[in-house]
Amino acid sequence: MIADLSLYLVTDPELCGERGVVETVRQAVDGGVRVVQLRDKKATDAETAAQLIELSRVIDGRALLVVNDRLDAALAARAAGARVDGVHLGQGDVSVLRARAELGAGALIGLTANSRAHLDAALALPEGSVDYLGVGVIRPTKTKPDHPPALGVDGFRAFAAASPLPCVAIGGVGIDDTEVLRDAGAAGLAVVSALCTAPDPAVAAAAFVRQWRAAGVPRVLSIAGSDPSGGAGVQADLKSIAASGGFGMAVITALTAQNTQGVRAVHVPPTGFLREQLDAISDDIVIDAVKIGMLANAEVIRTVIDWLDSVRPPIVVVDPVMVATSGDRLLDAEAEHALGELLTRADVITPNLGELAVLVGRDVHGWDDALAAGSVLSAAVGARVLVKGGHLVGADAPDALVGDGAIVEFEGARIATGNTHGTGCSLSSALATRLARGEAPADAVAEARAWLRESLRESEALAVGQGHGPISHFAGLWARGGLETRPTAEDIAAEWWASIADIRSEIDELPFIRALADGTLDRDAFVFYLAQDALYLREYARVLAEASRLAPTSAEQAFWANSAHGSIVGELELHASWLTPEAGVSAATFAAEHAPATLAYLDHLRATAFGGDYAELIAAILPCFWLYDDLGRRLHAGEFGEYARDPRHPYASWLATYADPAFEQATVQAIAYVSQTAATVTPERRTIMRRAFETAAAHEREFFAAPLCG
Ligand SMILES: Cc1ncc(COP(=O)(O)OP(=O)(O)O)c(N)n1
Ligand SMILES: Cc1ncsc1CCOP(=O)(O)O
Ligand SMILES: [Mg+2]
Repeated sequence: MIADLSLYLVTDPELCGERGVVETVRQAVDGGVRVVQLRDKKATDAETAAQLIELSRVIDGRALLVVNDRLDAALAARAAGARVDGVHLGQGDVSVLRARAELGAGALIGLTANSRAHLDAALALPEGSVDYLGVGVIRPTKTKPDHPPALGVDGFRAFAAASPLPCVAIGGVGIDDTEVLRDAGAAGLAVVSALCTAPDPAVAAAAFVRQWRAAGVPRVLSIAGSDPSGGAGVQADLKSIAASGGFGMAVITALTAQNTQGVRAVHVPPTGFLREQLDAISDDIVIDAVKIGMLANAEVIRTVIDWLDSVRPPIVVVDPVMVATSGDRLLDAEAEHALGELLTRADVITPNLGELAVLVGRDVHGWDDALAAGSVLSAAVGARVLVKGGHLVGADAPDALVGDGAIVEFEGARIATGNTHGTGCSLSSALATRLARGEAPADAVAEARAWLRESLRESEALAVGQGHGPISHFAGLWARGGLETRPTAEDIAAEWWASIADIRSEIDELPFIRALADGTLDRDAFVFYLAQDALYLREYARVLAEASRLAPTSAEQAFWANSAHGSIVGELELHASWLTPEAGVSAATFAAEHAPATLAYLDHLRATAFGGDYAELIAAILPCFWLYDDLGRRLHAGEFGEYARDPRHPYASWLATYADPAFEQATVQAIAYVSQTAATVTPERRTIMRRAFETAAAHEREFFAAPLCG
């Protein structure tokens, strides 16, 4: 089995303080820790074995339990009946091969590694010797005073990229590192102080888990029957999972021959093969959530229960398929009993009203009674119950999430459509996926419901079958242009640059640029240009400041604010360098009125700036970076004649400004922010951005043309 290493607690008796290691572990596991490593450098082997026995009892199979360094203590605890899943070894501890031989093939064995040599040595071991590497430290930490030099996130990223073994990041890891370390290839985060010193380890662990889930694409397994018509069963589940942002997998419990008009036949393959399917997934893939649908009979249910108990997926949503819309019972009495046992393994159960009635053993009359029945069921099985009002009669179709002593109701008018085939399967899969993405239960229900309602409303467009048709799982995506291939940021930058090729050529040919390059530019024209540039820069700074205000990330906010600062500094420098008796430029010249070209350009920038659309604004801002940088570098490279590189050139200092490497770097960054933003917006908004960019580029051309034409 592949282990879920996502949140890995390493214990420290001193940091756990008065609360103690056992209580800290209990709470952290309640919060979602998936691996616990008992690490106590001072304890004897006998003390360590005793602690392992106690921890094994407290953890009760909800997380894996490993011990740091002490193979013999692990063996002693196992001999006493404790569930100890493995060991974590350092480079100087007992050998991995001995640990594997003593603990067996199913044990979880980790090895500390922080250099290329460690990685190569681990890879030279026979395959299957090591399950994961503990890689760090990410940053200096007091918890391990003798730690090796810090790798930083980039060092970790490079290590993880070179390692075919899963890498757990350790050392100075806090909750704010979750996203960046997952992105850097971490299979999990190993933390000591962030959990051991937390006032409430359950809350702290849950926060880590939420962040971790939000940072990745959840791997969601549907265990259900097949509906060849594609509207229900695993087919619907896979579509719902994908539409909700997950990666779907499917293990088939039963094959049905059905269409939108009804079920014609059911074939249940041998349960041995069902288990083979389940093991094939869990041996290889970390499962973030399981959604369970049609289970056919008691033997199938027991097979699924056994597998769940061995794997313990972090999220289990059960749609207890047992009563058809027609009211017919789909499971026999033995299977209904086994299903009751399965429900105690669930986090959320999504019965329809008929199923709810069977599960509480009485009729359910109306919505209030359904809520009461949901509370009874929730308390009986220890799971939340999504009570669904779809089978109520009347204009309303409410739902409610019941559990944990609360009832959260979701209102909604019934959607007038006969295309209800597979709604239950679809909703429960979407819910499982959203929970696996780290959404809080009530939010996940609200989002899954909103998606389902849109998919129901748009179902008429599908025209699938003569009976109760399917919902339109991807209606929302299609409506938002999801069929378009999304271009990369690099594609966009290349395409936009090409789209202003004519403008760039026209700028190159302007008399102003040619005369500027060969030094023949009339001084009055140059001074006119500088005065307009100063007027321009003052306003451009304000526009950049607005981009900073609207920026979605602090990095972008800082970048545009810095650019605004640079623009003002540029304006002040123009005054300081040229408003001198030697330069012969008078204050009156610099106090000039805006020329029409300057005004038109600024109007365009101000209109985008104060329209409040960040994406459009930064697209309009970009040509001033990009065209100047390009022109400055080409002038400096001698593309317009060697004289432009000559220090005796009358405008040499101006020419140097735009060939400045810092300006080049800022331009690269500006292009990256704009094109990355353009890559994430809808095609319609990307077109608006591109128009703003092209318009600004045309204004640049007019701005350069003005000194000799206007
Ligand atoms: C996941 C993980 N990685 C590294 C360590 C470090 O173990 P420790 O015994 O403190 O040090 P070495 O023996 O590896 O030098 C760990 N405990 N867990
Ligand atoms: C055991 C260990 N191994 C490498 S760093 C470390 C301690 C990490 O502790 P913390 O999460 O408090 O920085
Ligand atoms: Mg060690």
